[in-house]
Amino acid sequence: MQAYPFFTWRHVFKLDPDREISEETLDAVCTSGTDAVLVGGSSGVTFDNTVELMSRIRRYEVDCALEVSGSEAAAPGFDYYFIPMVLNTSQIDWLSGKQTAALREYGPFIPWETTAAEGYIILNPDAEAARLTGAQTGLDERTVLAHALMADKLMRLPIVYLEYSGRFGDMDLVCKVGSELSGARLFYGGGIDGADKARQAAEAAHTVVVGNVVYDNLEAALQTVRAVKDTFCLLPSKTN
Ligand SMILES: CC(C)=CCC/C(C)=C/CC/C(C)=C/CC/C(C)=C/CC/C(C)=C/CC/C(C)=C/CC/C(C)=C/COP(=O)(O)OP(=O)(O)O
Ligand SMILES: O=P(O)(O)OC[C@@H](O)CO
Ligand SMILES: [Mg+2]
Repeated sequence: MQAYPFFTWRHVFKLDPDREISEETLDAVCTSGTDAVLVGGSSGVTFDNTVELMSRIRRYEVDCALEVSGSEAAAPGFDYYFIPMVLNTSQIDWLSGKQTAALREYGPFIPWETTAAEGYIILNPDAEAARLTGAQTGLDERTVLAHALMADKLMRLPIVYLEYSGRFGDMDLVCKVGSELSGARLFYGGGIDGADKARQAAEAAHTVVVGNVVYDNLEAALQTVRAVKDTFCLLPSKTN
């Protein structure tokens, strides 16, 4: 597996183009010491609000990636592009159908060196992304592990993303998934509302994604950066 530059990321803030963010908050996020700002959301994402947020983040040195949730939002100018593929849905459109349609349109323009697929396993039934994609969230441990093995060992995706957006997940399960991966980097996101949960997630996953708390409690959000960076990850390193 190629060592992508983002394999060193431990902490990431996810900002939603469909939500307002003040200059002060954006400044605090971009200068927080986070490894990257990931732009993405599951609804209301347009070309215009994506470009607007990107151009504001671009004033800072922090890495800036786009998680492409719809072909209309694919905008040039990001450091990296992440393409979600939902593994735990029976609706093939969300696994590969929409992505294939987008490749028909954008194929020749895609910066492949900086574009990577994410194998999404969505586990919070109340998340907008779960509803949208018809994700089968009530999975037992063996089935979650099987989805992760599919992504890592058969599809050889560079990222497995355990997504609990809006709710803190089962860290034992996250750690078990991470221990089974040999090539993919494990991203965890969902319900991190401060330093304590950030530390737990940082033990169990290679990369910790922090989203909604930026909008709800900026101070607590900022504390997650140090918490993640000071925590030893129990999983094997993916940086080499
Ligand atoms: C030069 C140029 C134009 C460059 C760009 C080229 C490029 C890289 C093009 C991309 C081509 C491509 C293959 C695009 C794919 C498009 C596509 C339709 C993908 C489908 C993605 C997908 C499965 C979406 C479903 C929803 C989902 C999983 C979104 C991921 C993000 C997420 C879960 C955010 C959380 O959302 P949020 O709103 O915050 O949720 P809460 O309310 O719970 O907080
Ligand atoms: O917004 P939260 O719950 O922090 O989740 C982060 C991220 O995984 C969302 O895609
Ligand atoms: Mg969100």
